Amino acid sequence: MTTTNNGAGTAAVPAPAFDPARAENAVRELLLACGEDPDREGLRETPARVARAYAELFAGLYTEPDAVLDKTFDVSHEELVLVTDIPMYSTCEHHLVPFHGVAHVGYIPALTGRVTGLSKLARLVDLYAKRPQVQERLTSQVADAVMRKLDARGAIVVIEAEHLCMAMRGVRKPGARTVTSALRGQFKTSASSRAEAMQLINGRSR
Ligand SMILES: Nc1nc2c(ncn2[C@@H]2O[C@H](COP(=O)(O)OP(=O)(O)OP(=O)(O)O)[C@@H](O)[C@H]2O)c(=O)[nH]1
Ligand SMILES: [Zn+2]
Repeated sequence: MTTTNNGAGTAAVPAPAFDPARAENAVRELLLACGEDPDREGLRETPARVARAYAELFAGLYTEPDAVLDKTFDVSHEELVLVTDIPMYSTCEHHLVPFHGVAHVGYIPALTGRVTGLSKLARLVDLYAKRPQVQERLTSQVADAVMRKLDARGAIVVIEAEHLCMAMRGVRKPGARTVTSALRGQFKTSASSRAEAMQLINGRSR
């Protein structure tokens, strides 16, 4: 069965490939709709540039983000592993403008001793962020992938972001920060595990 991934699914099924010609046409149409002249010198290459940019910004649609967790190490660590302040850039699916901030990703490894490389947690955030997104879904998808792929005993993901759709247009509240969290396994059931992670996240030096 062929399924496209519109970002809502948790099973990471790649979407059909990016269509640059279609994207270029759409950008040209948008410029025309705005009353611009897409053939003037400054804009002549813009549709192709924007198409390339979107292929990159939505790269997470054409790959399977969870695959970055395929490689694990046989390291025994029974307690929390937490990577904080992972820079995060994503695209709001309502307005197609950026939201950006930081992600904190923690997990409690399986007792069988499978841990992932630290950079892979940042890659996971990156790939799920590179889709048309809402912050809540992004947060959940990262937590679910960590649980699923690492057989983790718990996962915690906190994302703090500013949405440019709230800053540069609409309600115009620059500086407003949205914080979302996803707690799975032990972080949901154990107040002390949750408190330990939240203390490390909230108390970090900035
Ligand atoms: N829950 C959630 N809402 C988001 C996110 N990104 C943007 N939004 C909101 O999506 C909503 C879309 O609201 P609509 O009323 O359909 O669109 P709009 O008229 O452009 O809304 P305004 O932004 O209030 O001008 C807005 O309230 C945005 O702030 C997100 O990641 N999560
Ligand atoms: Zn928005």
